[in-house]
Amino acid sequence: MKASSARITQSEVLPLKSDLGALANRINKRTQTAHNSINKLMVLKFSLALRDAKIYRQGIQMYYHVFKSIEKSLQREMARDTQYAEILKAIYRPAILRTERLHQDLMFFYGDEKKFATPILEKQIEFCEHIEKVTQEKPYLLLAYMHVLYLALFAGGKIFSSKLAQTLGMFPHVEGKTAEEVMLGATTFFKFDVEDDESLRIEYKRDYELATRNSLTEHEKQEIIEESQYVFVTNSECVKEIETHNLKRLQGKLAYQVATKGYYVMWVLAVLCMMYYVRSFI
Ligand code: HEM
Repeated sequence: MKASSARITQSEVLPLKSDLGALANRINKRTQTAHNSINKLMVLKFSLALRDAKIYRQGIQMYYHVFKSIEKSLQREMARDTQYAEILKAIYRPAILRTERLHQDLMFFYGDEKKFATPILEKQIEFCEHIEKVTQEKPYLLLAYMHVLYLALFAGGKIFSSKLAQTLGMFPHVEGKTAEEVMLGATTFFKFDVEDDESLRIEYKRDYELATRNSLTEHEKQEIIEESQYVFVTNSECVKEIETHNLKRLQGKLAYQVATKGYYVMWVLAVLCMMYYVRSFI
């Protein structure tokens, strides 16, 4: 098993932050601005999501579809007999997989798989289709997703996870379970089935560096860096799309209320006007 709780010596920590040639560092540098802006966006939206379970579940539903597409593509490529399969297999470990966990979390909120089985928002559909198509043509682009989306869970993900743990009221009531048990069962997206997350993160980063250092061309690395930028930008767009969708639904509901209940409102107003008119004669 690759992930363990064994202590990792400083010499085993790869790549060094100062290693400008390491693919992971190059991705981080290129996406620094995008990371800062998604960071601000997510802090804002996450605080809203913590007050409204509907928004939270829409968020994890989006990640469910994205991780499902990545992991489906990853399994497809690792099963092939190619040089890229070797690279992917050297980095991959089952502990990183997110699809099943997100599925479990979503079942707590929706209770029925049919309610979240397929993405319905345009940008999400486009993102998932893009992942599956582009990685079929260029399997090495999976390395962009393996860096950006999985490592995000160890930093930003940890922050979200601790905030969620303080918001027990947001989780659905489940017969026979305490609020804390429900919270633990519904937030498995942020947890790894290993003794020590930090060892997993360090080993994952080290294997990523060793597997990508000499086995990709400069052109392939450039493409991975550009794809990483795309991942950040599209992730932000998907988050904003959820907000726009909710706003449209709210506006739709308001318009509906006015259309259906407007008749009664008019009546009340008419009666009030009449009363006012009559009083002015008394
Ligand atoms: C509130 C939202 C977020 C916060 C507060 C946050 C915070 C952080 C922090 C503190 C680091 C560590 C920086 C370092 O070690 O030098 C980090 C790294 C990183 N984050 Fe985020 N992040 C957030 C959202 C995201 C999202 C949405 C993504 C992906 C789309 C992402 C992708 C990454 C990546 C790829 C790294 C580099 C990991 C590495 O090289 O070890 N982050 N983030």
